[in-house]
Amino acid sequence: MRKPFIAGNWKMNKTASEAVELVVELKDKVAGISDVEIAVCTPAVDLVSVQGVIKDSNIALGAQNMYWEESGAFTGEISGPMLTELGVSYVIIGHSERREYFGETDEDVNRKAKAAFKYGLKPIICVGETLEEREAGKTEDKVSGQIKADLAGLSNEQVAELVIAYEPIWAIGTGKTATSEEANSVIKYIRDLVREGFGDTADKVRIQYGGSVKPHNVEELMAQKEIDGALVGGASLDAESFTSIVKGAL
Ligand SMILES: O=C[C@H](O)COP(=O)(O)O
Repeated sequence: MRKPFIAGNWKMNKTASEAVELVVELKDKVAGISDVEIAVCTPAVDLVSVQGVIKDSNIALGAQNMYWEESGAFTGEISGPMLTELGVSYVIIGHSERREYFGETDEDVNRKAKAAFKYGLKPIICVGETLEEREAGKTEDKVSGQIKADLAGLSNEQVAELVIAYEPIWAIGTGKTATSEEANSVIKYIRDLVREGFGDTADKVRIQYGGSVKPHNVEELMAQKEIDGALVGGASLDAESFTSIVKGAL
């Protein structure tokens, strides 16, 4: 049985003091919830202050990116050991915004995923198609290429710990959600792909949906057999709405 997992991706929002304000409220609102795993993936500069509030709570800490090298002359980058030492558990890798605006390739995603595991972090690997690809009937081709390349060379034990977020790019921040059936069907396809490469470990991988998840649509999404949680952008920036989403996954 896979435990539902709701993660907030704050993207480039919240200064350190705003971040503390948000998690103080959130921690109180979600206290006592143990049947849903909860994480907040904050900007790197907020990790320390947020961890100060949520350590010893039921909210896990996540980062939004990392570099694959351990240390060295890589100006502006953040390494796995830097995150681990701060108590970070999860790291989003290959978000479509990183792929689109910062030129991340599947090869980069694969290297980062391997580095995440090496340093004790669990990657949340993001995949998904553009509107043009969906309209051209290429959703499965796109996602299949990403999954195969992003997971190449991982062990079964690593894959069992992995989280995948299926985020159709056309649904991110647009208010357009894939219907729950559409999301479920692509997520089932992703699980079958993982099964091809890693056998029954596929039953352990949690696959989230992301793209305009809100309090009003989370229950319908979570009612689908294959959807194990959500990667939430905009609605994670407010404690009330993020809590409603967490509760909708119970
Ligand atoms: O990582 C989160 C996704 O990009 C979804 O963002 P959104 O909930 O604002 O559409």
